[in-house]
Amino acid sequence: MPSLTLPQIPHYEPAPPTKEPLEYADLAVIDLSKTKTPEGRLELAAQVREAMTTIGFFYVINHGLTSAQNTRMFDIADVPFSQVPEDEKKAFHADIKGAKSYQGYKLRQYWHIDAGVRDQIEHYNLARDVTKKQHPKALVPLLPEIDAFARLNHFEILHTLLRLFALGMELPEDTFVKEHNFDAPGESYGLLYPIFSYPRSEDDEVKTKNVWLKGHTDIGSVTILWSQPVSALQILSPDGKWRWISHIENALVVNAGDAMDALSGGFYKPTIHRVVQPPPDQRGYTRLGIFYFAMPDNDVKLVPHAESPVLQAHGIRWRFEEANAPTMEMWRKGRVAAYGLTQLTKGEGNVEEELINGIVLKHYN
Ligand SMILES: O=C(O)CCC(=O)C(=O)O
Ligand SMILES: [Fe+2]
Repeated sequence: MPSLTLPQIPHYEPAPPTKEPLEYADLAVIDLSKTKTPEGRLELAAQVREAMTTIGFFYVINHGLTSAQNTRMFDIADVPFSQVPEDEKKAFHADIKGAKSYQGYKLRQYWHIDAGVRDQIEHYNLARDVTKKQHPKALVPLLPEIDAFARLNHFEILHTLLRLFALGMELPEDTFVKEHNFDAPGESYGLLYPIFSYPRSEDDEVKTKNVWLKGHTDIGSVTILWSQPVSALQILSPDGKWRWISHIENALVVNAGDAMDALSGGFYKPTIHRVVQPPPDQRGYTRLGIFYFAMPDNDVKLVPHAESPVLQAHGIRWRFEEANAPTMEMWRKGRVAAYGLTQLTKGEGNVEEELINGIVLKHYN
């Protein structure tokens, strides 16, 4: 991080952590400082593999950002929402339908959630190469810090995790790293991907049964979420129960998405998760998140690394038929363009379905 005089911006004060007795998921904590030695990496690879083949979510600590830098990043993440006038936000809106891209703003009310209720979630998504696009005026002085943060997310965190994922399948350590290049074309949509949720009306809460974002799996390979105190994220546990994710100061919450499911032949499962109304003592607060939704490069075909001895022993599950397997670009564009807009059809039980590029995508209630 640049350490000379930093541009002055307002401080974002998040809600205090909840005191409600919520039922939390019990997740492993991966200490990334142990990756400096080959023995440490093997130990962590086993831990990650255990987490990713059971619950599918884990925490990461000692990732390289100090507490003070973390606070600063949340202050920066708030700028696109609190310091940019509405008309400038509109001018920087993402071309979601046309370019099938989230880069720029997704303003509120774009997605249909349920029963005629639209979302109250605003995004400002920047590509990891912050120089590729223009940004609102208030963000320009902050780009050097955002750039450093993007590189930390990509090289220090994502690549380190991808090495552990490869080791867990007894693949060469750089197998997945080679499919996630910083400079390759591809959206890896979002480096700093702040998501800002506004409190909703009671009427919206009732109509949607308190669901802000329905159960889903993520599009990409690895989702890195910078832990924040407003409880709302829940994961579907292997026993079929929704459990809350608890907040750990300056930790990451990590999970795999559809692309990793495909590349790993079903070994690393994309866990279903959703966002619901926060507990009573956190209602009325805004909720600011920072994400790095990593995706393989555009041209990576979403087929299993069948050469993995672990996969050969476990059995390979093909997410897509080999002949029809999409590239990451096709999968991303199909999902981004359709999400929250297409009419869902009723599947089994509480599942709703939509068809994207000939592939059924499920939404879980
Ligand atoms: O807001 C959250 O905590 C999770 C959001 C999420 O799952 C997503 O945007 O894919
Ligand atoms: Fe998600």
